Amino acid sequence: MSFKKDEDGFVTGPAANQGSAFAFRPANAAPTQSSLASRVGQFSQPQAQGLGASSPTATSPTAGSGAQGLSVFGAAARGSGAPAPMFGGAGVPQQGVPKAGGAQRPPQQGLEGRNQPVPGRGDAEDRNNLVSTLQDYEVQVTLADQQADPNSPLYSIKRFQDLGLAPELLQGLTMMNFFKPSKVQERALPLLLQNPPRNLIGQSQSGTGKTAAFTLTMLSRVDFAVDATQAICMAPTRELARQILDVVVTMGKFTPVTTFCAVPEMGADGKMHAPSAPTKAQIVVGTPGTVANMVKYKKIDVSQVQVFVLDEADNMLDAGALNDQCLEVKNRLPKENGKTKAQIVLFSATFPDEVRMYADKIAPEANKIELKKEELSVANIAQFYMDCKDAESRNDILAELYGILTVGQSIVFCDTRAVADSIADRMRDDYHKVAALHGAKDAAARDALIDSFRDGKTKVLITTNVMARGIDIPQVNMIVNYDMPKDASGRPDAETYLHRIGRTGRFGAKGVAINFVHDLKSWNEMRQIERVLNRPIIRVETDDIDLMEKTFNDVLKKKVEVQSTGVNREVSSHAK
Ligand SMILES: Nc1ncnc2c1ncn2[C@@H]1O[C@H](COP(=O)(O)OP(=O)(O)OP(=O)(O)O)[C@@H](O)[C@H]1O
Repeated sequence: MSFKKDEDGFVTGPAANQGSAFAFRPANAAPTQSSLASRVGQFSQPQAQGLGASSPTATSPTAGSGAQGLSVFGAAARGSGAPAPMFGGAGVPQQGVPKAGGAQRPPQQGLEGRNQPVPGRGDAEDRNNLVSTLQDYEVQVTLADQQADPNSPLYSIKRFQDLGLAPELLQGLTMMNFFKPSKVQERALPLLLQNPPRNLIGQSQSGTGKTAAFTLTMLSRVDFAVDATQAICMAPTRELARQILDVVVTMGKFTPVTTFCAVPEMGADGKMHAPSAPTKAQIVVGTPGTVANMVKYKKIDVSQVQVFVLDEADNMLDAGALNDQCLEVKNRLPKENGKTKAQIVLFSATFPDEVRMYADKIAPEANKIELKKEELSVANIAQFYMDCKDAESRNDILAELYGILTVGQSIVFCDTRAVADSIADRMRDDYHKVAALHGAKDAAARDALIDSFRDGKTKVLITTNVMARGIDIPQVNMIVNYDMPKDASGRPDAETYLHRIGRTGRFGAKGVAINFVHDLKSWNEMRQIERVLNRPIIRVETDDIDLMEKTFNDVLKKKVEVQSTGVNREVSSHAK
């Protein structure tokens, strides 16, 4: 098996795409001109600050309740006649749509702009109308329950107002319907905002809100009066970088922050290049190859950078090219007494031991938030496997599953681009509507594919590991591992497995992961991952479609709890 890297160094071949997704309701407030950086000094003594907007505990349906996890519960409960899901920055002005504050998008300069949303999304209609009040209410109650459970990664005893955030940012959070912090937000934010700033290495399960933690940090540290780059955030793929930029823009809506997305753009020669125009945007989010290029050629001046964030840090520090590019940027940041002056922030859901030690070197003397091995799995993702007769019969089972996969939305992961294409072709032969997204497609096609998926127009996405990390599409309620994930040496890869299945079950929503086992090798791969994560992967019969549907729906509707610890005692027919 040959594992490649895309132009930004993402492992296992397929390259990058773009995207953005988070759910919230619009607000019509104009940006303020205040400098949050001037208040950073206060943050070392977190205390309640008046919000001046609606109360974060105002969870009544009409107050605009939590949209997170919405479609997962909603879709399963509503069936195929469900209203279109709400996501993807509803309320954020999209490309070509005028925005309160009248910001203009500069032509052909990457994705730069003052409070600009990520361009390339053509979904300006207000999807909020499509979501009924009742569904919102149901979801909010569910989330509130989880946030009150001390064993949940969403649990917090604090409010955002207690975490030392500026009023403008609290306003942004309220607009996004973030009513309470999650555990990682509660723990990380006071550490991240303390003065003098300290490095942080933060770990928390997938879908628990790490993005908000580092985004609020960047927004808090920027001095809006200074027209220079002050925060750089890097992520392994183009689509993740764009998603993060979307979060920055949305959370910073009530600030005058300027942002830039440093991802490759199409040149006149028809090839992808780093943006050629320089930027002074206060917050730059991008992929390592492009950011490194722009820094090297002085398109980004790093002399005033205060915060340097690596999202999916274990991946960024593990893979060769990505690591080199991250180091290239980091090594150019200003130093004091031989140490990087900027606050270094590393976040991921996984930190394998070997990367952890290296991370300590990249972010010296860091505060740390770590998970124990047994805490790695997200409890609300139910894991199943299906014994497929042979490799070929996986296609038949996938075709049979189609009806179930399209109740909400699904992502099917496989090893290679060629396999992704062939699965998609087979599904289309059966008149199923699916899209294959991988790095062999050109950028415009990839952008269109991910947008269509985010908008719910495509229900099933066949992809490779390019979509495994960070992508946040709350309405995805099923993940299929057509191939079990493997590392660069071809061994079962529990970390990638966690990231893949973490594309569902976002922020407390229920999700289902289905693993295809078709021979002794794939069975052993799955077993090994099951043992490492110590959560049972339960067998589902493949010859009774109604039973399959019932099993998955019962999980999604929370009628059954399948989670516990340990390893499933059944043995696949392939192992007998
Ligand atoms: N405090 C909050 N209240 C409500 N929703 C939240 C809160 N924090 C984050 N969310 C939502 O939870 C979802 C997951 O957040 P995010 O993408 O930051 O997770 P993550 O921890 O970075 O996951 P991953 O490890 O997969 O990258 C997003 O849709 C986000 O909008």
